Amino acid sequence: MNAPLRQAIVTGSAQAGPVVSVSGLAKDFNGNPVLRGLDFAVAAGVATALIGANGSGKSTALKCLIRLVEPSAGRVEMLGQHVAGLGARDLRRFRSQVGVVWQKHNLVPRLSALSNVVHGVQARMAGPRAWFQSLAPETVREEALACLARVGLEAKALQRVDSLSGGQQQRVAIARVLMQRPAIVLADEPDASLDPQSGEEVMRLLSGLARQDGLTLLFISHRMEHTLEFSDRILGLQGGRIVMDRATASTDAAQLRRFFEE
Ligand SMILES: Nc1ncnc2c1ncn2[C@@H]1O[C@H](COP(=O)(O)OP(=O)(O)OP(=O)(O)O)[C@@H](O)[C@H]1O
Repeated sequence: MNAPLRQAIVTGSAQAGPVVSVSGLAKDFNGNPVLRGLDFAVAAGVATALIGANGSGKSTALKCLIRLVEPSAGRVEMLGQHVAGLGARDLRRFRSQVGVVWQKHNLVPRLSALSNVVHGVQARMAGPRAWFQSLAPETVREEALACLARVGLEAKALQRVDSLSGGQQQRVAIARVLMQRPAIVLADEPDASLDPQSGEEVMRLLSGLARQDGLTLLFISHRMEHTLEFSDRILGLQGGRIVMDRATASTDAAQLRRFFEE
């Protein structure tokens, strides 16, 4: 994407409407408020970092977007849908457009990398043909192999996932997300359980692929250098409220430090 267009999107002056629009989002657990009314919108193609101290509500906010956690109040519109109003089947269809990369990857350890990536097709295809690469149609296997190639793991396609390194496993998880052909990718500290070098490689890969494909990326980060390097925009959460919302280009390390020091 060219720089002026990216900047226009970041500042909200581009034509495209938001892919995520959140207003008054609140969540309490057993009467304890965790999110106290979040308002933000994310435009298509923008990489947004969600930052904040431990317990500030980052994961809860991410999960509320796709109703893995049910919000207590507020409105979430995503990909043109009012998420709270979706019935079970529409919610499944909606979630299939949202790729999620977790801190722990949720792969099936005893299956091959390729079978795990084939699973990403489940939104389009049900049953055993979406479960085992050997039963999947050739076109699906080819697409899964291409996704593995994009994360640099084509040569490991038939290797069991539990024989791969942590960084390689996270790359398989990213390939599975690509297989979903998502419109938006949410990532909850995808680098957190990796050593610094593998963590950086994973973040670089994820952000590069999102850019190449024009995907909207919303990621939680605990590393200031990743926040500055891989985001276009930064949302800072404190005590369940957004207290900072800035384009990354106009943010300096001093402004960010308090979110990482607490
Ligand atoms: N299912 C739950 N039931 C009760 N309390 C919860 C639940 N999930 C989260 N919380 C609480 O909500 C608060 C925010 O948690 P959350 O995981 O969203 O924070 P976070 O900013 O992602 O933290 P971290 O950086 O440590 O991952 C915490 O106090 C946590 O204990």
